[in-house]
Amino acid sequence: MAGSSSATERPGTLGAGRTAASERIGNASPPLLEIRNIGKSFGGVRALSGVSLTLRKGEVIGLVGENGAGKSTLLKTISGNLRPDSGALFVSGRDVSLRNYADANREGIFHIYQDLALIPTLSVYENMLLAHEAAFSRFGVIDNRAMLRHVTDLLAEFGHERIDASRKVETYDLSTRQVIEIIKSFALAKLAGIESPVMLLDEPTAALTGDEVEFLMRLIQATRERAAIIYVSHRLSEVIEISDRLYVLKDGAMVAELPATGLAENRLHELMVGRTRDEFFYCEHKQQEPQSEVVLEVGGLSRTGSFADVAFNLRGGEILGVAGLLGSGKSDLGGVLAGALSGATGTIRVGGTIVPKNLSIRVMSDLGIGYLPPDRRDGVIPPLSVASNMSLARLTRHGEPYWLNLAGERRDAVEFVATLGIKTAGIDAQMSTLSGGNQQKVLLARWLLRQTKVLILDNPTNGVDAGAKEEIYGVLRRIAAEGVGILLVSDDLLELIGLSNRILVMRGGTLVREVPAPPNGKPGEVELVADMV
Ligand SMILES: Nc1ncnc2c1ncn2[C@@H]1O[C@H](COP(=O)(O)OP(=O)(O)OP(=O)(O)O)[C@@H](O)[C@H]1O
Repeated sequence: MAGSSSATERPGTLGAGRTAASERIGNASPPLLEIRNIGKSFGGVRALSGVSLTLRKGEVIGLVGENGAGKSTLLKTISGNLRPDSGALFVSGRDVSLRNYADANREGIFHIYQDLALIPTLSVYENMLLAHEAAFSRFGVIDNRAMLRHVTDLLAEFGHERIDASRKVETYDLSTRQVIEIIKSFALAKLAGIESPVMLLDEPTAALTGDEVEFLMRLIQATRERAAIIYVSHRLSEVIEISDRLYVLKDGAMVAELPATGLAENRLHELMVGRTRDEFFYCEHKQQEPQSEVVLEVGGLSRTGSFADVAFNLRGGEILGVAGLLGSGKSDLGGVLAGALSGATGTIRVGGTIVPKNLSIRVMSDLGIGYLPPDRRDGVIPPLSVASNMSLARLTRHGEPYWLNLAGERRDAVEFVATLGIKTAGIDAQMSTLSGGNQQKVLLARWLLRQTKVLILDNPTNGVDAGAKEEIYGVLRRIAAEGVGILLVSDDLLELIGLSNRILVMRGGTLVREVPAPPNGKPGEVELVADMV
């Protein structure tokens, strides 16, 4: 498995890999973090082999790789959440053995997860100092005021006075919660007497909109001198922009280490995937003409707090894009049409049949509507197998003798694992053992397996690597060619432009424009953005 890439850059061989940050700081002191020859297997699956990496104070290093390459496993090993089978970890030159996450925290290492680990019903300050209240207690009594003061001061130190430390976390949006998570690392490091924390950011922008990404980038820029950061993301342009150096993982082995300055996105893609990107990656080369039959008809659809008076038709074989910023109502529109959100008024017809007032996912899926929600945690059933997770949509279907189809389903599952390049030990492996991106592909396969008339997809390639994106785009084009109507809600404008026949633009809960996107007349990103803001 190891070293299967064509990449020539190897760890340690690149003098040019020294970054501006490390040059500023000099190499006299040992790196803040160094890992040497880390190996980790899960049963027969070799997730990491002989992985080495160094990180200096003031540095941001990007860690990239395809779905299942081992990025999350590596971060979990560095943060004490997994014990490596072999290799060593050094913090400021000291050989340390981390038994758990608390050990890692004491060494100044913090793992900021994709799905943030904050407790929504607790206040900001309680979250930040969770499990460290003892440092603020006298004679066994916790001094909440001292905790509040401590956190308020820290927020001010980072220029985030507007965050009220006494308010519950659930009252803040996702990007503010991310700020809280990052400043929390500094708070806990300070308590442990550590000046510069090591922060592991695992796909921090996966659920953020454009503005929020900008905000996070600014926060990282503002804190980078005081910390050392490992940044994992599938958004290659973003990783190149924010990082000093990049490490590329492929099949559990570190296949390249290179400076980020001047690096072309295509080159990075090639190192990750082992081939250059399809020149038609986002292109409309195989776009179909929609059929004349309308498969979904929406009229005067409104939902308080989400959107108002939305009307459109979707034809068989058509990919209809929906663009809009956070709060535009585009995700809620998808949720309502899939039956996942209640409380809407108006009319919906699926294949000419008027949909009953009380929508539910069950009702809509029986009518032939498939739905991929924006948050994959809403769809994944971790303890069940890959095959069962795929066939779930069939299980819920009325009147189908499920057991009669078992053999066929297993065949289909094997086929989809191959078509979508799903990295798994097999179709009987537990869903929980798959990497995030591969779980997303299983969810997509779930709906492709069913005879759906309409597919509603909300950011279907979130967390999916660039190589797999190409495959998913190919699959979507194929199923559209079979006559399925696809409503594609996405924050990725290039994806929308490349795949869609038409694009609906939503702003502040209203459908403001319909933009035609035929193969020979694609709109530009700028044109869409102008209507979105
Ligand atoms: N608990 C586990 N049990 C079995 N296999 C696992 C477990 N955790 C990870 N793996 C396997 O280890 C490999 C690396 O997975 P990992 O989650 O580290 O990938 P990743 O690079 O983070 O992927 P993604 O970009 O999709 O999140 C995969 O083949 C995965 O299936």
